[in-house]
Amino acid sequence: MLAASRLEKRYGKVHAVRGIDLAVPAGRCLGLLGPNGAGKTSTLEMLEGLSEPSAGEIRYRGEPLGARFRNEAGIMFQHTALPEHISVRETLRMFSRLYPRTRSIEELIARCTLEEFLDRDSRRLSGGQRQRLLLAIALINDPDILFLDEPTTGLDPQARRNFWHLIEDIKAEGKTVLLSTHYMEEAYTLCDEIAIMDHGQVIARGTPDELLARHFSDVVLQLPADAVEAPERLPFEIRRQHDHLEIETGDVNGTLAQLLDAQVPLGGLRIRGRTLEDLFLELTGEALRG
Ligand SMILES: Nc1ncnc2c1ncn2[C@@H]1O[C@H](COP(=O)(O)OP(=O)(O)OP(=O)(O)O)[C@@H](O)[C@H]1O
Repeated sequence: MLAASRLEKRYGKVHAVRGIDLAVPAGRCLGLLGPNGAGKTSTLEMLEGLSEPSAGEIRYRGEPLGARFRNEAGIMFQHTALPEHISVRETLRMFSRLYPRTRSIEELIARCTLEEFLDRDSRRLSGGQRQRLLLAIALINDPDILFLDEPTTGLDPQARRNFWHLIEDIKAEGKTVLLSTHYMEEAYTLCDEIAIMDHGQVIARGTPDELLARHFSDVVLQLPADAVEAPERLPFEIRRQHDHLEIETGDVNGTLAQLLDAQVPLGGLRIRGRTLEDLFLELTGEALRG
C-alpha cells in the first residue's frame, strides 16, 4: 500500500532521517516507536506527502504520492490549530467541504462520540474530546490509509483506552494505519508490526511478539524493595526499581533455589514476562534524549 526506500531527511546540518526502508501492507497497522528526536515525525511527514524527502522514494499503490494519495489519506497531526469561534459541528462541515469523497458527518459524530459537545467552540474541549474530534476530521474523507502521530499523548488512561477502541474499529474496516507513539502498551495492543527508530534509522522491526521472542528468552522476578538485605552476596544482578527489586533470569527454578538458600522471603514475589518497554529500553538505552 505504501512503500518507502532509502528515505532521508536533512534540516540544514541535522540529519534527522538516515535511510529508512518501510513497506506497509494494506489493512495492517504499523507502529513507529522511538525516543524523542528519533525521527518519527520527520518520517511520517514525508510519508504523508507534507515534507519533501532529502533523498529516497515513496510510493502509494505503486505510484508516486499524488492526487489519489491526497484523496485517500487521512492525517491526525500531533499538533493542530483548529479554526477559532466555530462549533465542533461547523468544524466538521468545513473540513468535509475540502474533499470529493466524504463520510457522513452524522456517522462520524456517533462513531467518535462527539454528540455531547457538538455546539461547543472546538477550542473548549477536554484533551480526550479534542483527540476524538481530530480523529473524526482525519476520517472525514473516508481514507484508506490513516496516519496518527502520537494520537493519545497527554490523555488519561480512560480516554486512551477509549481511543484504542476507536482505532480498533477502524482497523476492523480494513483500513491501513500508521501510528507513532511513546506508549508501549498502545503499540502492543494496536500494531500488527512495529518499527523501532533511533537516530534516524530503524533499529528493529517485526510483530510485537516476534520482537520479544527474538530478543528475550528470560523472565523478570520482582520482589519487594526490602526483601533482599545483602544483594551483593547473591550470585546474580539485582536491579533496584523505584519501589521494588528485579532479577532477570532464564532459569526460574535455579534462581528461586538460590534466593531460598540466601533466606530471602518470597512472600511478595511476582514473575512477569518481558514487555515492549523492556525491549525499547534495551535497544535505545536509558539516557535522556533531547
Ligand atoms: N523543522 C525542523 N528544523 C530543524 N530540525 C528539525 C526540524 N524538525 C525536526 N528537527 C530535528 O530532527 C530530529 C528528529 O525530529 P522528529 O520530530 O522527527 O523526531 P520524533 O521522533 O518525532 O521526536 P518526538 O518523539 O519528540 O516527537 C530532531 O533532532 C529534531 O530536533
